[in-house]
Amino acid sequence: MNAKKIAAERAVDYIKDGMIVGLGTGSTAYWAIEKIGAKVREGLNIKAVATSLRSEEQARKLGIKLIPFSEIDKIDITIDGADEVDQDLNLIKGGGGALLREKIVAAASRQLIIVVDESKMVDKLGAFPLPVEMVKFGYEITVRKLQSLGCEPVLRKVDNDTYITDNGNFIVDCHFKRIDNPSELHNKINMIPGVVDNGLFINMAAKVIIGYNNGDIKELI
Ligand SMILES: O=C[C@H](O)[C@H](O)[C@H](O)COP(=O)(O)O
Repeated sequence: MNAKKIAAERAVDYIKDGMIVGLGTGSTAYWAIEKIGAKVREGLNIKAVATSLRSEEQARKLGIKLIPFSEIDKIDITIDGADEVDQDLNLIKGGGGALLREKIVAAASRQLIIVVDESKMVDKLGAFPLPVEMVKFGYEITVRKLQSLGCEPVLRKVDNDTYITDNGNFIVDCHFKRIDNPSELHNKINMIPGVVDNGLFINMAAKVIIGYNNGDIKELI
């Protein structure tokens, strides 16, 4: 059983005709976008905003109507994945590098539905390295400031090249191992000049849908 797929497809049940929908990024959100595409082919009438160039491309191929932010005030529902989810529904996101657009879209959404497989549920955030998006200028010093917050920062690379986000920035993956106060850490990181945003999503998820390998689905609100 594909636990990511069943969670993602359940979330799509919440999308109704006429809604503006935020499309997440990653291997779980992928299944939600596929399902939305299938429903659009069957006549569902929605407009969408994508959180990455990858998801935008997928949506375009499926015939999902995409609109720019200039044409909307609010997004009704966003369906997105996560790298870790704690018991308070706080999240680490950005494993796929899309955290900044994801956070902008999430903050503009009436409802953020997170779709994950069971492996993403944790008691404490932090085993997954926290992605931090930063501008290139002066990044060496920005990284040292991050390190002083108690993590081991690693500049993200793909093959041998430095990873560049859809926004033209770097990502540094911060190995904290355990994050005791996610809200405080979120604010401290975002206070560092050069940091654009970090992958902690605090009090943003309205609902988390968990898919289990045995086919079960659980919803947390
Ligand atoms: O930047 C990527 C996103 O935050 C993803 O939603 C997150 O990394 C989870 O991805 P996946 O569903 O592939 O595990």
